[in-house]
Amino acid sequence: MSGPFPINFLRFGWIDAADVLLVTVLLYQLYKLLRGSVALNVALGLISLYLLYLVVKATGMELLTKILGQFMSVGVLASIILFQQEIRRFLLNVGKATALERMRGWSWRRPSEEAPVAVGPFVEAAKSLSNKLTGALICFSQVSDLSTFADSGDRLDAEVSKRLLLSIFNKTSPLHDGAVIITGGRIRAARCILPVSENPDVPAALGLRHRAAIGLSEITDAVVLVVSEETGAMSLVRHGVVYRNLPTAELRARLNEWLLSGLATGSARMADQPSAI
Ligand SMILES: Nc1ncnc2c1ncn2[C@@H]1O[C@H](COP(=O)(O)OP(=O)(O)OP(=O)(O)O)[C@@H](O)[C@H]1O
Repeated sequence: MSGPFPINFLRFGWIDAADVLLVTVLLYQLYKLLRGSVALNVALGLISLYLLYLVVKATGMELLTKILGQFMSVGVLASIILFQQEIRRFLLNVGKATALERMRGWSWRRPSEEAPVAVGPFVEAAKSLSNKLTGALICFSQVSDLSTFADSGDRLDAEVSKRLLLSIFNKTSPLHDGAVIITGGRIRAARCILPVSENPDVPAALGLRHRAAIGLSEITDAVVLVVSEETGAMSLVRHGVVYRNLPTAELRARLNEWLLSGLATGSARMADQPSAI
């Protein structure tokens, strides 16, 4: 310990203050990351067990200390397995926050991703699909690499056009099932399989298509456009948040804002749109 603030028997210095502050920030970030998911309950369970372990150890209950100690020793490995998705999301957020990432436009950004995305064809196609009650799932890649998901479908590498998007999602098309992935302003792949969200707070009214959109946005920074087959509602999903039932103008504005700004920032769980989860 160092520094000039003696609190009775404790000496509390700048380093200790910084230490406490950093731990607080870390715990708050962890809470924000886990909030609304089952992982929060699991984390609380693990923390309770750890506190119990500290208490029994301090009181000298040897048998219980040994049993809990065994549990704690595999705890780190178990946590990594249990929190795979959250850890990935956390690291993605840390990566996005770095100065290097903010400068990505000048340096190591892939050339194919430099092309700005013209949102017009997507908005027009979504409107048309919505009117015909045809479902659609379109993922716009940002910084996260979506190639794993693109590889699960059929590679296209085609220029974006309203007509092509309508053809892909036409119910009789062999490509209509699954998601389309857009990278660098081109249609990279169709029929892609996305990870389905396990968030228990997703309203039951949302089907697998929306759950898949949420799932992808939870582990990557992709923006996902969904057209519901049931209601024709157009929604956008970003950072695990669904912005449901968007009118055309708002869909266009949000896509423009999020895609043309390059980096979708922030990770708020609450959306400023009615019906968001
Ligand atoms: N994991 C997934 N990855 C990609 N696409 C998916 C996935 N799960 C479902 N889909 C797409 O969603 C389509 C419809 O799924 P489902 O019938 O469960 O949803 P729905 O009830 O119509 O959903 P919604 O109301 O969300 O449109 C599937 O045919 C498929 O094209």
